[in-house]
Order: sequence, then structure tokens, then C-alpha cells
Amino acid sequence: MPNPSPALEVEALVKDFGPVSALDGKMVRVLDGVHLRAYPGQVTALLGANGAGKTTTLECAQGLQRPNSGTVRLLGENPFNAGAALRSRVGVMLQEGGLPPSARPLALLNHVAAMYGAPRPVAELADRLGINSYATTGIRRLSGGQKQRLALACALIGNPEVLFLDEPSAGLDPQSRTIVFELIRELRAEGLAIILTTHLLDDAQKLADYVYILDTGRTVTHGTVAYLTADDAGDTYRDLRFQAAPGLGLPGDTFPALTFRETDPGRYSVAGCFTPADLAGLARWWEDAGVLPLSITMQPRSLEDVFLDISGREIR
Ligand SMILES: Nc1ncnc2c1ncn2[C@@H]1O[C@H](COP(=O)(O)OP(=O)(O)OP(=O)(O)O)[C@@H](O)[C@H]1O
Repeated sequence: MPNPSPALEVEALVKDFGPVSALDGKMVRVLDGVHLRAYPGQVTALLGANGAGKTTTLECAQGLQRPNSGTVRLLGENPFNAGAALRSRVGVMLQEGGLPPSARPLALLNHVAAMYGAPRPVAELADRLGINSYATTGIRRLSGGQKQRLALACALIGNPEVLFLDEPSAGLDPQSRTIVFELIRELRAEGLAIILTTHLLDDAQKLADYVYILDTGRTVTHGTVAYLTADDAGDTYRDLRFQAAPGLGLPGDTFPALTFRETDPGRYSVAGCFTPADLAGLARWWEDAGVLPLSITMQPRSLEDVFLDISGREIR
């Protein structure tokens, strides 16, 4: 760890909402023992299916919601009771952006910068995030990706030590995503503690130093990407994908250690702990079935595999 003292420490967090009329006026427990730690100079990612409790956890961590029990220490303080001094050290980019629709981007950035003692230079940040090209367009007319970049600039302008990003790449085109990722990596190198939620496991795999996976309001596993994707069986886990005609009869019994799936019509996944003999066996199966795949790829276990193993493949 680059710094032994966490910027954010969450222990045994419990949060109930309600009463909910659809549940006969009962309360509903949406967080039930979440714990996490985020350190300066690291990107910490919070992953979980829809409704797993990521946003609620971030809201409690920022002091926007009061937990029923458990503790939150943000830069050493309880954020729910903290004042402006703590808030000025924390940058927040919310999922909905929270931007005033009638304001204009550059004017808003200048306005937000004026609220801080030592803001980042507005022109530089606007340039970096490509905001200049829409600096004077009313916010209500902006595209989702333009709003997203402006929201990120607003979160950063005060030079925070901790940065919360709820779904930072939602709505971004590939160019904007690359720019935002580069910026996040630079901020990490500057020593910021960055805590983000994402549905995009590829994003987490690329950006995160440490990952927490939430499921139905609990922290179910955590670790570095390398730790979570390593497999105990000598790192022989592979996900082999190939494309061929739809509806092939799959040879499950011949390969007891491997799981065959047709993920989409004509797209197949063969996953499990492979031996070289399995590969030769697959080639024989293709030969016997007269199959010449259109493409073949083979990868180690991805964060997505780990996530689906934990959260299940069905929609919640
Ligand atoms: N004010 C509220 N009243 C009742 N239930 C709520 C309230 N806010 C959130 N919930 C419920 O709490 C659960 C967790 O919601 P939360 O937004 O934290 O999940 P999430 O992991 O961020 O989901 P998503 O990936 O969809 O953004 C959901 O089932 C949601 O419906």
C-alpha cells in the first residue's frame, strides 16, 4: 500500500429504506454489512449488479445518507457530521450529473472554482476534457457524454484529495473514455484516492488497483484484479471463444472439466481449467463435426468471469 492510512474506511455498514408500501409498510435493508477501504494513490472500484447497493454505499461514504449502523471515516472524519472543511477536500461526480440545466459549462466551472481556496486552473481542465468546444452551450442541450465530462471537471476543480466517481464512463464515446481514463491515471499518480462504481468490468480491469464486489448489500469479495482473476488450479483457467454456425451440438461429456456455452447464436464459449490435450481434443471435435471456426480467441479468467460466478448470470 502506498500509504498506510486509508482515505476512506467503511465498516459493517447497514442501511434500511422505507417504509415501503409494496412491502406492507416494512423497511427494506439495502446495505447489510458493507466494508471497504480506499487508499491515496489508488483507484478502488466498487462492482455489483443493479441494485447491489453501490450508490447507497457511496452516498453513505460521502455523508449524504445516514447509515443505520456501522462506521464511515472519510479522511479521518464522520462525513455525516462534517462541515465545509471536509467537503472541500472531496470531489463527487454523481450518476445523474446533478448539473443545473440552465447554466453554461464554462461559467459553471468558473463559479464552482471560485468556491475553493486553491482550485485547478479552469482553462486547463476545460481544455483537457474537451469542454471548450461547448463552453457556452446551455447544459440542457448537451449530450450525455458532454455532461459527463463537465460533471467530472466540476468534481475535480476544487483539487480534491478524494474523488468519488459514480459510473464515470457512462455515455462516453471511445475518444472521451480514453481521455477520462488517462486523467484518472494521472490523478492517481498525483496521490488522489479515487473511488468509482462501474458496470463495465473491462473498465475496472483496466483502471482499478483494488476491487470490491457487492452483492445484495454485502461485500462478498475483494482484492486486486490479479488476485481475483488468479485461479487456484495452477492458473490453467481459460475462456476460449469461437464463432461458427449456430446450433452446434456441444460435446460436454468429452471434456468434463470444461463448460461449453453458446452465448449468442453462433458464438461459443469453452471455459474451465484447460490442458494442452483439451485443445487437441477440441480440434478433433471440430474436425469430426466438419467445423471450421470463423475466429478463435483464448484468454485467462477475466474480472467478468469472477463477477458472473459471484453475482450469477440471471438478471436481478
Ligand atoms: N430511497 C430509497 N427507498 C427505497 N429503496 C431504495 C432507495 N434508494 C435505493 N433503494 C434500493 O436500494 C437498493 C440499492 O440501490 P443502489 O442504488 O445503491 O444500487 P446500485 O448498486 O447503485 O445499483 P445500480 O447499479 O442500478 O445503480 C435497490 O434495490 C434500490 O431500489
